[in-house]
Formats: sequence, C-alpha cells, structure tokens
Amino acid sequence: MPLISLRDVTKSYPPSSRGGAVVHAVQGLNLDIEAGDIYGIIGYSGAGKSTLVRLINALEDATSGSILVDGDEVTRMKESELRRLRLGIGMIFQQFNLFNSKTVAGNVAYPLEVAKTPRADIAPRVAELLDFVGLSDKARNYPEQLSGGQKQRVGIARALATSPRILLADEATSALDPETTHEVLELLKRVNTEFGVTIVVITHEMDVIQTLATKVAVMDGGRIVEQGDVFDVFSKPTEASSQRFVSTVVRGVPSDAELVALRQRHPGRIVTLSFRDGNTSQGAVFSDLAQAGVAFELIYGGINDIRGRVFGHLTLALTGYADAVDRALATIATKVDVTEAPSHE
Ligand SMILES: Nc1ncnc2c1ncn2[C@@H]1O[C@H](COP(=O)(O)OP(=O)(O)OP(=O)(O)O)[C@@H](O)[C@H]1O
Repeated sequence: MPLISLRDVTKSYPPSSRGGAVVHAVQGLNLDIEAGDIYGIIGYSGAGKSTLVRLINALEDATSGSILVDGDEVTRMKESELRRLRLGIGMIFQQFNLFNSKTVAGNVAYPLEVAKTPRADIAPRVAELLDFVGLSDKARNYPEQLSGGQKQRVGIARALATSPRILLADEATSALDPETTHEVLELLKRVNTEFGVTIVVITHEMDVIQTLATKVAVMDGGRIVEQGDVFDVFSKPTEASSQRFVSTVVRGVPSDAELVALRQRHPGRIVTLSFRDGNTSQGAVFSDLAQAGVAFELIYGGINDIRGRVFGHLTLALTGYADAVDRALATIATKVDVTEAPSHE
C-alpha cells in the first residue's frame, strides 16, 4: 500500500474579486508515493505544487477527492487526528522559517515542546539531531548568525525532531548557492537512507531531481501530466507539456529561435543525436562520421547523468560531400535517434 495516495483530488479557491474566476489550483489529481521514495514534484510556477504539499499535510482542505496518508483518510480527520498526522510529517521551506528569537537548539526543541515530549528527553534529542546535521557547535547561536546552508540544516533537524515518516521539502534549496545546495541534498539523502524517511521535494531545479529524486511527477495546470522514473521522464518525456518543461531545465535540443542563431554561424547540415543509456557510445558515432570522411563541430547540447544513467542530445554541424553525409547519417541512425534540422532555404 502506498504511504501517500491521492485519488481524484481537487482544490479550488474562490474568485479573488467579484466577478472573477474560481481558481482550480489542483484538479483530478492522482498520485501514489511509496514508503522510502524520494518523490520530486516539478512544473512551472502556478502549476499547483505547493497546494499539493499543503493538501498532503492537511494545511488545506481538499475540495473533493480522497487523500490517504499511511492508510488514513486525511479529508475526514478530526482536529486531534490532524494534529497527530502533522507530527508525522516534517516540512522544510525555501526561506527556512526559523524562529529568529530562539537559539538553534530552541528551534529544534520547539516541535518536541509542542508534542509535549517529557522535558528530560528534549535536550538529548536536540543534541542527537544537531549532531546528525553537523551543527552541534552552533546550538547556542541564533539563526541570524548562520549561513543559508546552516539555517536549512537547522530546518531539517527541526523537521525531524518528532521522528516523522514523511518530509515535505518546498523549494528547500532554491535560496542556496550550488555548493551549499549539494551539501543539503546529501544530507536529505542520508535522512532517507538512515531514517527511512519518505521525502516529497517540490523544486524547479534540475540538480535537485537529478541527484536526489527516485521518482518524479510533472505538474501543469493543477494536474500531473507525467510521472514515473526520473531517468525515463527526463530522457524521454512523452507529454507535450512535460517536454516543454524538461527542455527548460535540460540543455537538449535547440529551440527554433536557437536554431536560427546557430544557422547564421553554420550554414551546412545540422543534426541532433540523442543518446540514452543502453544505446551506442558517442565514440562509435564520431568514428562513423570520421570513417565516412565527414567533418563535424559540436555546436549545442549536453550529456546528463541521473544516478549513473546517462542521456543527452548533441547537435553537430556537418561538413562533407552530400552522399558521404547521407551514408554516415544512415549508419548512425541505426544506433541513436537522429533529427536533422530543416535547412533554411
Ligand atoms: N490561498 C489561495 N487563494 C487563492 N488562490 C491560490 C491560493 N493558493 C494558491 N492559489 C492559486 O493556485 C494556483 C496554484 O498555486 P501553487 O502555489 O500551488 O503553485 P506552485 O506550482 O507551487 O507555484 P510556485 O512554483 O510559484 O510556488 C495558482 O494559480 C495560485 O495563484
């Protein structure tokens, strides 16, 4: 049984002004998240990602549909049951949301105090959590004395205080630089592997999905348009809207506008070769071109690594006799996907 299961969930907000339209933030949404998953939710701004997260921890009531967390129907819970549910779900935020008037230790202790943990148990638990996030030496500091990455580590320690089974991360690394992001992602991986916490990450950052998530759902207009294994969704998105979103985060096939610019510098034939793991290496393809006497220049693209599996798109400008180019492309097309850019004539 999935740990989190949403069926036909809808969330609508009333119009913000008289005569305005109802906002359908989430519509007919189905999603299953298994225990132990690190599940990425991606999509453009306004797609409904944050609303989805607020529905899971019942900060918002669904307009219709069913939300099961650990087998319990969230939409029918009484206030006391909701409080228990929320203790089992930690949350971290883009702006960290720490209490500036409390010390680091005070921030981490807070959810334990709310949960009425016996006083004698709080200090050792806080010490254990600060040790886990590598901030034992900052226990008496205040949030304003910390870097962004340190603040998020306090946020993580606080979110884990009541030993939740689920951690919701809403753009948790979006305010951090790449190196700090990497450290926080490594810490989240440990939260998953060492404590078995199921993590739902909302993000618009490819890096986060690439290094952290095991599964991903693409949201658009309040719906999930595509979901599945991260490698499959990113290397071969099937829906038009996920193709559009993925192309904004993965440097892949040049857009029409980019092609116009490339054409100005490379008037000859331009092809994009798409690699996915399991098919031919780049070396084999380049040697096919060389053997056919075709010169090439790499003009666009990149190779991505998702947890050791590789895919990418390389766009080449080719120079050579027309029949040699045709012959080489015919050979290469038996090994990788080849897309030739239309000529500008
Ligand atoms: N409390 C609210 N009242 C009215 N409309 C809302 C409310 N919260 C969200 N919305 C609307 O619901 C839609 C989805 O918003 P949501 O914040 O879930 O999107 P998002 O994908 O998380 O976007 P972002 O990446 O910008 O945070 C948007 O059109 C938003 O304006």
